[in-house]
Amino acid sequence: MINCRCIVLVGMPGSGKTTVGRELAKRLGLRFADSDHEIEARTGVKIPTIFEIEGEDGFRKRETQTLDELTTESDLVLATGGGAVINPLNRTLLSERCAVVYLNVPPHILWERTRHDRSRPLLQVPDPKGRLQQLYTARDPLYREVAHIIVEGGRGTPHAMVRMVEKELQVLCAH
Ligand SMILES: Nc1ncnc2c1ncn2[C@@H]1O[C@H](COP(=O)(O)OP(=O)(O)OP(=O)(O)O)[C@@H](O)[C@H]1O
Ligand SMILES: O=C(O)C1=C[C@@H](O)[C@@H](O)[C@H](O)C1
Ligand SMILES: [Mg+2]
Repeated sequence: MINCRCIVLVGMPGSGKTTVGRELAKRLGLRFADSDHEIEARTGVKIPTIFEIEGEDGFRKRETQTLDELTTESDLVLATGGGAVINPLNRTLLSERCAVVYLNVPPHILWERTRHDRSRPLLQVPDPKGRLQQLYTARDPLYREVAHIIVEGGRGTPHAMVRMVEKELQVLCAH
C-alpha cells in the first residue's frame, strides 16, 4: 500500500523538483519541504560549504538523516537532492514510506537549465556538461527503481509538469 500523504520528487539537478514540488504542494494543500533547503537551514551554511568542510560523504550522511526524518511526516510534498537515490538505504525509505515521482529530463535540457548556476558542487568541474551526462547515465536506473510514477519533464512549462504529476497521482492513489 503506497502512502499518498507523503509525495516525494526525485530527479537530476535541474529537473524541476523544487519548482514543481512547491506548486504541487500548494495545489494539493500540503506542506512543501526541500531536503537541500532543510540541510542548509539546519547547518546554517550553503551546500557548497558543507562539501568543502565535510566532503561529499559528510553531506550524504546529513542527507540520509534529513530524508529519514522528513519521510515519517504526513501531508507533505518533498523535493529531494539530485543524489538522494545513490544510497540504497535512502531508496528503501523513500519508496516504502512515500509515493515517489521521477521527473525525467534529458541531459541537454538539464545543461541549459543549470549552466549559469554555481550552487551545485558536483558540477563545478572543467566539463560540467559531460559530468551531467555521466551522472544521468548512472542515476537514471536508480530513479526508475524508486519511482512509482515517471513523468517526462523535458518539454512543457513547470505548470504543465504539475498537472501531469497530479493526474498520475490520482490514478496511483485511487485505491
Ligand atoms: N518545466 C520546466 N520548464 C522550464 N524550466 C524549468 C522547468 N522546471 C524547472 N525549470 C527551471 O529549471 C531550473 C532548475 O529547476 P529546479 O531548481 O526546480 O530543479 P531541481 O530539480 O530542484 O534542481 P536541484 O536538484 O539542483 O535542486 C530553474 O531555473 C527552474 O525555473
Ligand atoms: O546531484 C547531486 O548529487 C546533488 C544535487 C543537489 O540537489 C544537492 O543535493 C547537492 O549539491 C548534490
Ligand atoms: Mg532543488
